[in-house]
Amino acid sequence: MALHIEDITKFYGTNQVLDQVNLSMQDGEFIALLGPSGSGKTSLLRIIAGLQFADGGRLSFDGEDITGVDARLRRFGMVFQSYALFEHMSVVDNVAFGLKMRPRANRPNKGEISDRVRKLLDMAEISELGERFPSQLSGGQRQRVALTRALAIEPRLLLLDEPFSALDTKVRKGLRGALRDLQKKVGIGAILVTHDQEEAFEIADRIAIMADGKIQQFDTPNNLLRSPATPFVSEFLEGMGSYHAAGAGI
Ligand SMILES: Nc1ncnc2c1ncn2[C@@H]1O[C@H](COP(=O)(O)OP(=O)(O)OP(=O)(O)O)[C@@H](O)[C@H]1O
Repeated sequence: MALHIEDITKFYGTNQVLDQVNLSMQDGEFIALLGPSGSGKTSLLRIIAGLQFADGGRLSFDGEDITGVDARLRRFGMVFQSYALFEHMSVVDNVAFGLKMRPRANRPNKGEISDRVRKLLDMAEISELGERFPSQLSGGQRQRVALTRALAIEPRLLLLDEPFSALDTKVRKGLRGALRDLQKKVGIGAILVTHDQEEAFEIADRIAIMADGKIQQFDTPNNLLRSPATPFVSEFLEGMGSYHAAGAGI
């Protein structure tokens, strides 16, 4: 079991936003946290990232308790909606940044960094953009670079918070396949926060439906549609039945 989340609870003041959340994901699995606004998706992802700490419960990764471990030491890659690239650096330098910043003892040499960056750009199908600066990229290309940059440090897990929500529908759809392909090629687990049902259903192996700080159901797209566990899930996914019937890959 790669990531194991046990009884995670979080309050902001007296407002409880996560209520004993439990979830376990397998190595290399792609999961989505899907739910309406305010259901606690981002709070849970930030706790997994180590950017915030829970008030109760435990997190472990590959058997190691990481509940109190600093974000930088978790070695998780992150991509957010507003992920800022370094505007004064080329795409190649942006992607190489995390490797160049490593302590000397475990920093690859220049040739190795350059090889790794080229290989990643190739996998993300943005090799031709290597010498460009962020201002010379479209929104979709910027997010591909952000994704590639997050993967360059060889993270143990990839965390994505609405990475495509600022992009228009057509670009978003194109990026879903790219994200999924890249994640499978690299072979690491990923957690995607989204409120876009179609996005979750197209990308994820399993989806955790969240409402009111709780996971209502955690299952494969097919099972969620076939046997919704609660009236909330059934109502929330209303409309996805036709998506299923259209044979949209699930
Ligand atoms: N720093 C904070 N201080 C106080 N309350 C917060 C804070 N961050 C989030 N909240 C509240 O916690 C609840 C859950 O927020 P969270 O961002 O986790 O939900 P979400 O499901 O990701 O929502 P969205 O889809 O709108 O981003 C909301 O009611 C929100 O207003």
